[in-house]
Amino acid sequence: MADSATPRTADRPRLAVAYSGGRDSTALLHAVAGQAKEASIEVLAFHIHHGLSTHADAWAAHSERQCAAWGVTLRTHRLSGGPAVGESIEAWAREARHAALAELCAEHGVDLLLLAHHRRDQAETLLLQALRGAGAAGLAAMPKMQWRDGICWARPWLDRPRESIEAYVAAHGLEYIEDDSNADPRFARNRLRLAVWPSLGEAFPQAEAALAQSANWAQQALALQQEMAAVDLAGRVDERGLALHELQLLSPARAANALRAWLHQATGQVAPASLVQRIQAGEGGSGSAWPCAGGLLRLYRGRLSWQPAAESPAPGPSQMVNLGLPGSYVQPGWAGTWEVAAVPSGGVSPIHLQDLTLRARQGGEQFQRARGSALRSLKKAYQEAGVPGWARSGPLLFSGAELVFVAGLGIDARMLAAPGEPQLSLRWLPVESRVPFTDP
Ligand SMILES: Nc1ncnc2c1ncn2[C@@H]1O[C@H](COP(=O)(O)OP(=O)(O)OP(=O)(O)O)[C@@H](O)[C@H]1O
Repeated sequence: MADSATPRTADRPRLAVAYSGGRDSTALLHAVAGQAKEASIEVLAFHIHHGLSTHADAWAAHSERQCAAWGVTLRTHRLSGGPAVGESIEAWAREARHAALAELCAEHGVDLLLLAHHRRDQAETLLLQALRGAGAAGLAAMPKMQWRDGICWARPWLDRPRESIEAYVAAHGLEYIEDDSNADPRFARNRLRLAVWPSLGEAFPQAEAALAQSANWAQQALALQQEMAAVDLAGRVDERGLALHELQLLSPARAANALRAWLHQATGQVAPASLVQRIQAGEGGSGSAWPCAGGLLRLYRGRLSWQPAAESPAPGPSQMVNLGLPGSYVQPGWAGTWEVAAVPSGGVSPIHLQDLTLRARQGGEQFQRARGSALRSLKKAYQEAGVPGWARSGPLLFSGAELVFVAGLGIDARMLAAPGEPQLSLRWLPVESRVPFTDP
């Protein structure tokens, strides 16, 4: 846990340096602390104690001594827990460290956090990503500045060669800790540093600068991809999901780019390349479903939608409800909420929204989609409206024997109030469904 919040010195701008006690962040903290004094900026140092090494306590103690000597306030955060079985230690440590640094920033009112990555780190990151077969997002490596949750994560030395930092440390006689895990060949970055980089640097003296420049180009390519995806997805996504069939009008590269971007937005995760290929190849056709990001991706009538597994709707119990007043009504047992609002037209008289019976389909129900249109079986009405089979288990509302409302279809036209009468609209919102089947 972190120490208590640091009281702000009146009106002095404040920033923090992510300080591991290693060579690079020692140099950065030294340089920043010196310059900040002149500029009257308050500098904090944030140290994350991963609890992974037997030396972690000694590193924290070293960081404390160093900061005390420089008059810098140090805040140490001890991580609890560890990687799950099969999880990479590196990935766990990175994620937990980032979360802890973000927490420290929020706790201490810091919105500028400096990290000591330099040009060699950037070149290594690009190489490691390339060796995993990454696309532009991976090859873009690390951005110089990035805003996340109100905090600017900045890497002021990202363009600096590693040698210049070594020279700075030597010139100022700075003491720093050596992390023994840097020699552990289980970690890909260490193998690259120890076994590959010396020969690479010898054979290609410009490798560091050239690879870092490639990362810059990849950042530009990534920005273009993102802009293109926003253009290509505009008007092709609604509450029923992504109109996949419309993406086929685009070139294959643009369609794949838009599809990847939509999958990322919908699921919060990067989709595997093989899945994107299978979807694009039209594998399975309409009605297909693929497990994806802890949920299910479904294709129905050319529309792709995704739902987290736990949130797949299952019919709840029959019960009585009153929806005669505007408002939001959480529906117990049905994982959803009713939204009722006063409207000038297209609603139901409030009288018909009292003492409603709420239940699942039983079969034999008939529905009228619009005034004057034919009465249809519910199955036909769902088909006509393009509601996929898996989204047909939402609740039905009855006033006595009259069907008032069907989730996914809306109000039965026979129950619509006459223009000018007081009336209420109804919407059914499934809980946290990422692709909600609201009513037209
Ligand atoms: N334990 C930590 N506590 C706080 N910040 C850290 C920690 N580990 C890494 N960082 C930040 O992330 C940057 C990059 O991490 P990396 O693992 O490459 O650094 P390091 O080799 O541990 O240390 P350094 O970069 O200081 O030599 C560091 O320069 C530092 O700003």
